[in-house]
Amino acid sequence: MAASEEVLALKAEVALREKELSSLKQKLAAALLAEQESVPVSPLPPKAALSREEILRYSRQLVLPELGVRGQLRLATASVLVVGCGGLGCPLAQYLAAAGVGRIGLVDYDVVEMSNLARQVLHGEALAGQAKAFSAAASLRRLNSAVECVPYAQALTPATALDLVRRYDVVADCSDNVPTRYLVNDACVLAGRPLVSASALRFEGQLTVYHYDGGPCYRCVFPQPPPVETVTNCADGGVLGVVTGVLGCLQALEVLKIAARLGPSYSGSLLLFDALGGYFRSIQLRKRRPDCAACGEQPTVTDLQDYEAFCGSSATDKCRSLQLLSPKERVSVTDYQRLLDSGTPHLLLDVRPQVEVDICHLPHALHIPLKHLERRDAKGLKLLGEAIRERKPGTQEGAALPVYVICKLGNDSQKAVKILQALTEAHELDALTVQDVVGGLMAWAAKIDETFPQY
Ligand SMILES: Nc1ncnc2c1ncn2[C@@H]1O[C@H](COP(=O)(O)OP(=O)(O)OP(=O)(O)O)[C@@H](O)[C@H]1O
Repeated sequence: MAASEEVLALKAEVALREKELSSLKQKLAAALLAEQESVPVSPLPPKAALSREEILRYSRQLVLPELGVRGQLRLATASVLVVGCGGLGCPLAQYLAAAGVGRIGLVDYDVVEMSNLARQVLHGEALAGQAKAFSAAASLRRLNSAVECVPYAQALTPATALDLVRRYDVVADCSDNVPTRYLVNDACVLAGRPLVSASALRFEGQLTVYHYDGGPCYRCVFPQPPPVETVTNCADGGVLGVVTGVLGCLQALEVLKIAARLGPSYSGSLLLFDALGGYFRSIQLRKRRPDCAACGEQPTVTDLQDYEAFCGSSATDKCRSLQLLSPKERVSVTDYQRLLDSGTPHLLLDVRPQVEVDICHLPHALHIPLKHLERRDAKGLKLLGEAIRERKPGTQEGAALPVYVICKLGNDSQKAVKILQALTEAHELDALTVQDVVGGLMAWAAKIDETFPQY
């Protein structure tokens, strides 16, 4: 066969197999959905003895006097609701299943993405695009078929939270946003369930147990949500997978101790983990507030509320989109590409941190990180001034050079536009018109150049 014929034949074969794979994936999704219908609601029956298989399987933990057969039987009849099957939820659920917890509920509205795999260890490449709750349940069943895994491929919302939380003995918050944290807390207080909560970002993590045996709840410690702009998620700030792994395992430990009635270690105190420094420390949390809106003497939270409105942020949006500029101050990636193709003189300013520029960048962009602009860094401003003068069209005095600011997602670029506008008004920069590129480089990768890396 000539070379081009072989290529054509291979291409046809690939297309055929891709079609088959896509139909298989659809079948899998349907089968997984059907499974979700069979959600158990009845409490787990009491268990009087361990089987021969169970004795062998759990033998290494059974011989621990603190746990013993009695503790193992308690685990076998315990149920745990895991909110979020991501970086924390995966290792947590894995150890709960391995240890023989009777029933594990897995709530997550999201699907598996390639960028999850470096830390969300229950999901594999083959299940990219599938619901995380199903992927996690399938993985746990492979690990321990005796454990009942109940996937809920949906968001935990004020409409569903209380009913779901009431079906389980212990709740683990493995979510990644503030509205969900308040929602889970209030549902646990209303349902009378202990809540094991953790978070991880960059090289750091935190863990505590709320609402356990008269201890404080999340609202006792944080009566008011933090300002939206101070909250960073893993997509923006980054995280090392093993850090979520450590925190998820510690969460599992607290859950297991509660379920086996050994008592948790971190009710009323907060464990802090610094992975770069290589140390743990713990701090005392404030006691339960008598005036707490959720668990206080006269609670005002008697029903679940609109937590997104309360926190001013979304519980399910992956990318927080700020709206700091008017539509006139923004261009779409498509319009920017048109301008680029037309050869119009302009300056593209990339304001991402250096570490992200090292991952990928547009070669014609000038790079000055937002942080440098925020602190009016002299070197950065000089560089910018020179670049503007260099690119200015013609020699016309006072002519404004169009400057387009870009970042990863289109939030930092808006902040940078505000700073450049202020600098122009203060005559610290030559005349320029400045706009940001909506959606940033990730929109560029999605709509303009599919070879551009997404991260
Ligand atoms: N209200 C909610 N209901 C159900 N699942 C939730 C809710 N809020 C957050 N989650 C889930 O909690 C998990 C948090 O895990 P993590 O932050 O590691 O994952 P991620 O959001 O996929 O990460 P990345 O930010 O890197 O994309 C996510 O899978 C998210 O879908």
